[in-house]
Amino acid sequence: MGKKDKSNDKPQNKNKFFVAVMGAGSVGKSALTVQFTQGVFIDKYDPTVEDTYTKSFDLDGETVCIEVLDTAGSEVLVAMRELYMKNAEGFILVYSILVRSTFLEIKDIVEQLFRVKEEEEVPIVLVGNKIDLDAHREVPTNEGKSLASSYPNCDFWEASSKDRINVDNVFYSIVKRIKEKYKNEGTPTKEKKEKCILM
Ligand SMILES: Nc1nc2c(ncn2[C@@H]2O[C@H](COP(=O)(O)OP(=O)(O)OP(=O)(O)O)[C@@H](O)[C@H]2O)c(=O)[nH]1
Repeated sequence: MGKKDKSNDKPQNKNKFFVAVMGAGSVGKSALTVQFTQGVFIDKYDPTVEDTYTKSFDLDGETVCIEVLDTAGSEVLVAMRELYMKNAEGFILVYSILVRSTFLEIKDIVEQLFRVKEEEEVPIVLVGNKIDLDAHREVPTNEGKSLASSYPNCDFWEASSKDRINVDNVFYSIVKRIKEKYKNEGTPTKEKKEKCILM
């Protein structure tokens, strides 16, 4: 609370949000992002380096704009994560319900996230993707649910980028979570950051 400046920025007036999508390779981060922003499913696997997408939509009677950074899952590029973590306001953390190791990787990402952010509360939406392939599931729903409930300000959805199941809900939820945080704490301002550097 002490780190935030409530005086200059009115959270209720903020309508642009910056979100990073993270998770292991091939879990469907790009497919989820592109399904939400462009309404199509990408069938072909093409490892991401870094892509940004924007979309405006109505949420609870107001127009919000979301900028989504689709990050790389490959090990080589995980060093970039820290930078993304510093900059983004909310995080969509994706695993594949078909691959347990991708679920286990979420815990490492969250650990790093809290270390980098140095905040008690970070807006997160945890996503178990590829539920259209439920017959091959390795991660039960209740494990995802219970991991999400162990973090403050974290929602959980199981989704399918392919069949567009819960895709909108994932992105609506992250905006709601960010707004919730700002409602409680106030938005950080540039002035506040500069003051911190001078001190
Ligand atoms: N059946 C099914 N396949 C999916 C789903 N989401 C993604 N895929 C497929 O999984 C593969 C990997 O998807 P991507 O979206 O490229 O995965 P990514 O997490 O962005 O991968 P990186 O760029 O390596 O980090 C692609 O072949 C997608 O078509 C889904 O919900 N269901």
